[in-house]
Amino acid sequence: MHADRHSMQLWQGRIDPEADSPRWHQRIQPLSADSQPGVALLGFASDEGVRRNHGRVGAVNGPLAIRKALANLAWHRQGAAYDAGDVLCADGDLESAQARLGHNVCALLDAGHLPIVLGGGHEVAFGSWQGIAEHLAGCSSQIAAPRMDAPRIGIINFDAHFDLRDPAHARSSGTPFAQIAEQCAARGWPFAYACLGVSRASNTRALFQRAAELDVLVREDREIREASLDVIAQQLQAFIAGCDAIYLTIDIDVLPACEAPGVSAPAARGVPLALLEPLLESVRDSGKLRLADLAELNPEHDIDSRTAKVAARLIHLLTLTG
Ligand SMILES: N=CN[C@@H](CCC(=O)O)C(=O)O
Ligand SMILES: [Mn+2]
Ligand SMILES: [Mn+2]
Repeated sequence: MHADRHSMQLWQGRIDPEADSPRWHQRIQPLSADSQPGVALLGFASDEGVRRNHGRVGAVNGPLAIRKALANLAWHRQGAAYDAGDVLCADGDLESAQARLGHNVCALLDAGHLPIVLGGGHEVAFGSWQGIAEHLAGCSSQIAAPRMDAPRIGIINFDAHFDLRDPAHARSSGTPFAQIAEQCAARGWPFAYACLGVSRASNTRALFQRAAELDVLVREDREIREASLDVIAQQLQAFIAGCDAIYLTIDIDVLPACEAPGVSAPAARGVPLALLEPLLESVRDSGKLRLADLAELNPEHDIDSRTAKVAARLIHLLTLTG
């Protein structure tokens, strides 16, 4: 069940001579069975879902690129952070990789960590969700998990795309939230999904229709403006208030192509980082965030590691208060 461990040697960066100047590469530790609760980074090295979705592959190397960018960022945390290794997708067997990701995420949650999963294509979401579902259903271990019969797991996705395509055609990076909706229906669990940053130009009428049928909280990219931030943050808080736990998933392609060129499907418009940050802070500070992942970083198409730096900064933001 364990993720593949890699050398901690990749955590390298500047070492400042001044006192009290730590960076991530000087503080992150390998995860061990007796690690105190902290932030746990877990890679999901897969772009099989992107390949099945006819996108530009390369996200398989996302976890490595994010770690390298994060390594040199300044460390401002009080609590611990761990590298929990990578879950690999081998031989195109995405379903088994997602199941392994789920078991690993569940184990991290059972141990009291905040898992942050580093994708990988957005197929990462179906594995991440399996992990929090397994944890909340309390079926994976005897550890004191808060067993719930029908947990209301709020999914907050910042994405230019719904990723609600019909999985009957292919299970891919374009289907994870439809797969989760199917799982919820089969278990009699509520499906609570908010998708922010959606591009009307990049999602068909059928996808908007499916989102409406599933009662998705939708905010389009053009709706997210400086003047609307407070209202949207309030709507998010109302969504969160109705949920037992929050799973946050960030598809880097929600950002404009100039801020995030290294993705499978760059956004012509997008939502700038400066507008995303306050919304992410309100999710982080809600007290219900249990799991986060970052998807779709494709280093092959990055420019000057711009996209990897954005991804690293998002992790920095999500973990700043811990
Ligand atoms: N995860 C990606 N989802 C998008 C990709 C769109 C594209 O490749 O243009 C989708 O399926 O809609
Ligand atoms: Mn997307
Ligand atoms: Mn996506």
